[in-house]
Amino acid sequence: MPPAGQAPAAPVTQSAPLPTPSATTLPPPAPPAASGGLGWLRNPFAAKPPAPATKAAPVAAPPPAELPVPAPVSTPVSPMVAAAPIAVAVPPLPLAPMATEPPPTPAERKGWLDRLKAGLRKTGSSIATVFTGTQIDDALYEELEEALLMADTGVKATQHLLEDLKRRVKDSKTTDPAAVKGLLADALADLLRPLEKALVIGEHQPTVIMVAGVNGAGKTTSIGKLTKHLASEGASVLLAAADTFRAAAREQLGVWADRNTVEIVSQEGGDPAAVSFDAVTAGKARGKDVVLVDTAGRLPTQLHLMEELKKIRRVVTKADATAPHEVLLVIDGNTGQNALAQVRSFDDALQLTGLVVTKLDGTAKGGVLAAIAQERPIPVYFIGVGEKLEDLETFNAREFAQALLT
Ligand SMILES: Nc1nc2c(ncn2[C@@H]2O[C@H](COP(=O)(O)OP(=O)(O)OP(=O)(O)O)[C@@H](O)[C@H]2O)c(=O)[nH]1
Repeated sequence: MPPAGQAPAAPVTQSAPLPTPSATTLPPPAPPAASGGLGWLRNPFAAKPPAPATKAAPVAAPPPAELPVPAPVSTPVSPMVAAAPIAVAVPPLPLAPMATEPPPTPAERKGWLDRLKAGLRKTGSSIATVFTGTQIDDALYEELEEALLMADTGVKATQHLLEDLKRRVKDSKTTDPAAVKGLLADALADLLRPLEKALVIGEHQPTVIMVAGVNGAGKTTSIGKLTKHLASEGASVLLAAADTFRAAAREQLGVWADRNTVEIVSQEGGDPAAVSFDAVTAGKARGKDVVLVDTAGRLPTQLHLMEELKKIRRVVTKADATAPHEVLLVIDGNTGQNALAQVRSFDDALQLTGLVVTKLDGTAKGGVLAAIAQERPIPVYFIGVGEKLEDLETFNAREFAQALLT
């Protein structure tokens, strides 16, 4: 692999079929999502005028013959923003107690809540059985401690929740174990709330999002879903297949690109940093709204591969001094405490800005979100409860706590 300063230019390919063979015509914006759609699409993105075709560059991205790139490339691009930034998330909810009636939700959000609830059943049921007795005593708290630990909540978050719960029980003077479950949901929602944050698109053009994670965590699937949602809202997206190692990964991303008529920068067996550089450069030249960089899966213990990730990050910054604007880690919710270890390692290496937690469907380890909130509170932008498009949604602390404990 050549050093960063001599990264070869990656040939830029477009996913076929595109409306024209060149990038001079951007794909027509997909129709806006149905009104009242997913919560994170409640934003004015569709109102944004499509990017002007005149900004588009030739298909081949400017080759990074020598890195670092000259000064003009590193000019901050925020003044180019045509529309107000959009927050790709539901607004934070007020700190109302969980036990009260939640605010009405649109039908779609309700459907999502049902799926989330079903997905978290395995984690929630063992915790819920703790509250089926008749007394609030030490035995209840001991059982709860065990159930929380079994759900991979971790020692610190479990201790925090128990202390917080005991205080709430004392304050409320309740004697009903069933009511304690509601108080636990309140405590959990408060613990998780710092993880709620909106993914903002539109402050930069393009918004460059780098995505990392261990093998099979759900990176490519999540990127595909995110692309679909963004494209449906009229955002122009460019995908960078920086997993140059695994052909199937490139193909998988290519399928998502085709489905959404978005462009893809891809190269077989090349330098992932060079592909990322080309994609960001092309994204800037073509006035794209979002560049999503899919990286190959790797374990935090594979130090050379972690170095490769750091290099991708550095080289992306050379293509755009303000980028990457988001560095996301995709974690598999089934892996529990191991996912927390991944968060720590990838954060140390890459300074993560957000998480996507997948496969919360059917996991008995959903407590890991509490562990993350307690020990490495990095925002959770999205959670996934299945392989379908609608199974990826924004994270909401109250919804999560409610789904887990009702
Ligand atoms: N049940 C379930 N499966 C999921 C979810 N998200 C992704 N998957 C599945 O997990 C598998 C791996 O997903 P990928 O997107 O290929 O994972 P990746 O991280 O890109 O994998 P590598 O490229 O090997 O690193 C696929 O079969 C997905 O359909 C989810 O939320 N729930």
